[in-house]
Amino acid sequence: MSHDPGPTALPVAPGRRSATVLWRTAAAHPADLARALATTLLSSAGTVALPLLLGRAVDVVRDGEPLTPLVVQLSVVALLTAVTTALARRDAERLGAAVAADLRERVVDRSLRMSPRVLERAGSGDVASRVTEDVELFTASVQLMANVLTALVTVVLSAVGFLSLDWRLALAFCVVFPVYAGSLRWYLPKAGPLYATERSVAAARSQVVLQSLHGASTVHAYGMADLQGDRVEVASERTVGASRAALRTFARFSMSMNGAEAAGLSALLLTGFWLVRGDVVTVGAVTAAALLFHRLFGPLGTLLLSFDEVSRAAAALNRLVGVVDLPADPPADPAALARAPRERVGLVVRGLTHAYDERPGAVPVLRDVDLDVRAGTSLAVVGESGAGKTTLAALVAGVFPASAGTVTLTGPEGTVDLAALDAEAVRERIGVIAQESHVFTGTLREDLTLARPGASDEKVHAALAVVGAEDWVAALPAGLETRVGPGELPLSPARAQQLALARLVLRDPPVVVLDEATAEAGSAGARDLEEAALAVVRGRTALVVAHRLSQAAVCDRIAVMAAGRVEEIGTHDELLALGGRYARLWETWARSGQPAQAPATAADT
Ligand SMILES: Nc1ncnc2c1ncn2[C@@H]1O[C@H](COP(=O)(O)OP(=O)(O)OP(=O)(O)O)[C@@H](O)[C@H]1O
Repeated sequence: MSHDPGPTALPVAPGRRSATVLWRTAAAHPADLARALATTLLSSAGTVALPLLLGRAVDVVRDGEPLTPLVVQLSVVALLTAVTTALARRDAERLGAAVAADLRERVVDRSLRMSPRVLERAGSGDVASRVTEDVELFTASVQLMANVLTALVTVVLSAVGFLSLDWRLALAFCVVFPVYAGSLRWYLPKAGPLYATERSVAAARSQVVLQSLHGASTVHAYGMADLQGDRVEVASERTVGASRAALRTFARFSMSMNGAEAAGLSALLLTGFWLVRGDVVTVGAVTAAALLFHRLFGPLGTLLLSFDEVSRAAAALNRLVGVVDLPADPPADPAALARAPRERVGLVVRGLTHAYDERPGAVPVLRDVDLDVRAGTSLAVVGESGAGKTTLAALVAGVFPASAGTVTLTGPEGTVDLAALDAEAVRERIGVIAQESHVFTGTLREDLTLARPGASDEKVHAALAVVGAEDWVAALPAGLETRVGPGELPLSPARAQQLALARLVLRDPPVVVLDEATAEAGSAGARDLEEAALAVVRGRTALVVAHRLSQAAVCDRIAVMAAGRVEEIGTHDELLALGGRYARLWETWARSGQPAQAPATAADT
């Protein structure tokens, strides 16, 4: 999209596109759709047929013809109409629920697959509100839409009914529309703000009441009961005032609708009177027209009163279709996939530059970074906060593409630019631990085997052993079957990270990118996590963002970053000998009494 990427840069589909998607989604349930359309049509046809038959009855009585056949007809049509109306409601709701469920699934699915770049630009708030509020709003309006559909079909069939009687009667009926349109134009601009005010003053009143209840002891202690009572009273009066204003406006709108109905019925009866006098139509036809019109009050009212809600549901639908229509990430280029190494993968980074802000002139947070990480070796990245370490890690892991530069995977099978691979191919080769490790609600086994569905117990226990989590997992009430995550057994951030590391062991990628795997733990926990991370890194190609220098010191090489550039690179000993930024960092670290690990272990890794 060419416009300025704001915080809500996720697209909103135009109405026509949403209508197409809605229709196609409904058409994907052909049986439900056919049943809903058939029963709606039959029920509306019955609704229109009954007044026409009653009109005929008037003529039959006037002409002194036998009434019995017509009574039988009327009874059958009335019965069928009652049955089909009930069926139509049920079928339309069923279809609506199926369509809403389909859309909900597609929106959630698309959101979960959304590329981090799109998510980054849109802001997670916009995505979350679409997946929750918009989906709920649309789903909640299913019943309303079913009613609107029935009302629409009834209005159209009634128009046909009028025409079948006499075109002049149909014309008289049309008098109602300009009056309706005028009322709507008056009401709609007022309704929105009035209801918004009503909701906001009601929220303010709840706030005051809740405050008074929560702070009851303070209210008593300071004798504030009267004062607080006055506040509640004022807030309540405002709510009553706002509700009255909204109700008054609605009452006027209802009156104007009644006025429209009165005008329409009068026009119809006058025209009918004139036509009967001229012997153009029968009394029965005019009776039928009047009854038909009377039956239309309900459907027309539904259409008018739901205008507001339908437009809100349509706005929600446009936002949902905007998400559904997001272009999918292109699949991996097959030639690139064939060359992509699977084992003993090395990393070559050239000219890597990145700016989160894509507008011209924006200062990049990463500039011209060149790195080589040979297969099976580890590179630590250190530097002050904001130096660009996390950005570098994300780009190397293929979380999102860089503004410029390349990340190449090298190996015996060949070399491949990371950008030519799709998300799945990247995931197979590069495992990532980001700053926050999420524990999903479910059993510990489910949480671990997300990385490798169907992994055997031996494999799971072996992975836990590698990251040193076996003991505490064994001590849990139900071992691997213990339910963990939000709402279940809470796990400390350090344990959550150990689980993330165990997942990585289970997945077993040749390259790992660890970003602050130890940052969340206290110093004792940090050492345990450092050991766990070290165990995961061993034998793999690794990029480790290290906040604790002890973690950097045990890596094969260290890159020191400042202001988006790599300032120094070398082994721990080389960098100390250099006496530059790393040497100063190390000195401060050692002086602060941190239990720095013997750099000699670097060689062992
Ligand atoms: N999503 C983002 N959108 C815009 N700017 C960002 C984003 N993420 C990071 N930045 C900015 O990019 C710069 C580098 O951030 P980055 O997180 O890569 O540094 P870091 O060295 O990992 O810092 P820390 O150690 O604090 O995590 C910072 O100025 C940061 O404010």
